[in-house]
Amino acid sequence: MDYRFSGDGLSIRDVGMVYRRDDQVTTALVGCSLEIPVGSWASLIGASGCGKSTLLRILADIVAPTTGAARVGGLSPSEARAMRSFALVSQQSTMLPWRTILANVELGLEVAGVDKAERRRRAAEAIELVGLKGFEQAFPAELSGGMRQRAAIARALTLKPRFLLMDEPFGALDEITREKLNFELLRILKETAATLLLVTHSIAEAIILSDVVAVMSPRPGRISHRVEIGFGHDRTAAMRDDPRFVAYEAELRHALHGPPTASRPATELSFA
Ligand SMILES: Nc1ncnc2c1ncn2[C@@H]1O[C@H](COP(=O)(O)OP(=O)(O)OP(=O)(O)O)[C@@H](O)[C@H]1O
Repeated sequence: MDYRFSGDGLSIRDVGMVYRRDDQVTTALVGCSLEIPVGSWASLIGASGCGKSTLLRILADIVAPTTGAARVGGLSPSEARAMRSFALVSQQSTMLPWRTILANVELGLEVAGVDKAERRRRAAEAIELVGLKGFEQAFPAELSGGMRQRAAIARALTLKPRFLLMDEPFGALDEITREKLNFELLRILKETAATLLLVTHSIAEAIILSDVVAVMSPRPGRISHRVEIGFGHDRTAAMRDDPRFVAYEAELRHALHGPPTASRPATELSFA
């Protein structure tokens, strides 16, 4: 089928994904479509196993969809990878333990063949952007989990990607560090004008970091709801106290779990 794509953002059209391993067949995604305009921020939320990571991995050219197609900045995922248009940051972003933070952050540039002076300059800039200045010579084991994730984000930013694909980047962090990094990420997104697609299990994180939250139904995953978050791009921690924030939270819980019942008030619902 010929898929005609408009726009230069992230685009998923009618994507289906069937995994086959030995004689086990898993239908992970059916008929998923999503458009994320350039410069906007989107999140994917949904129950465990509904295919969020699979969608991200399709855009990142790690797996190919069984049906449908994806575009990153108007290019196929493999073309976009060759152009280094996107960067992927995941929960367990690996740092090489024998390299300093500076050397780890430089890694992507090194692989891309960027010369040493330019590597140093861009790595130092990214390290400053994520608030790790002063820790250039530290080794990963000497940093906290939050600082290592900042370093992973810095490494992703050195290649100046137009698209940031983030798979639960703060999932392993405590609540306080996580919220702090949410707002640091907002600042970075504004400074770099990157387009974001974030996979998260946290409804609050999705609201804080998104213009639109796409809710996926349980496996086989499809996009069941889209909730537009009307906060604009000037966001502060005070947004959590805004009545609209509470309303978005309720709407997203409802989309995930159905209406609250007397025995399961909305405030006690959680999802994983
Ligand atoms: N490489 C693979 N081979 C076979 N099945 C897979 C593979 N990767 C994912 N799956 C299956 O596809 C479905 C979707 O997985 P995926 O990791 O995309 O979901 P997810 O929503 O990101 O889950 P979680 O929130 O738990 O990370 C799951 O049933 C999973 O077991």
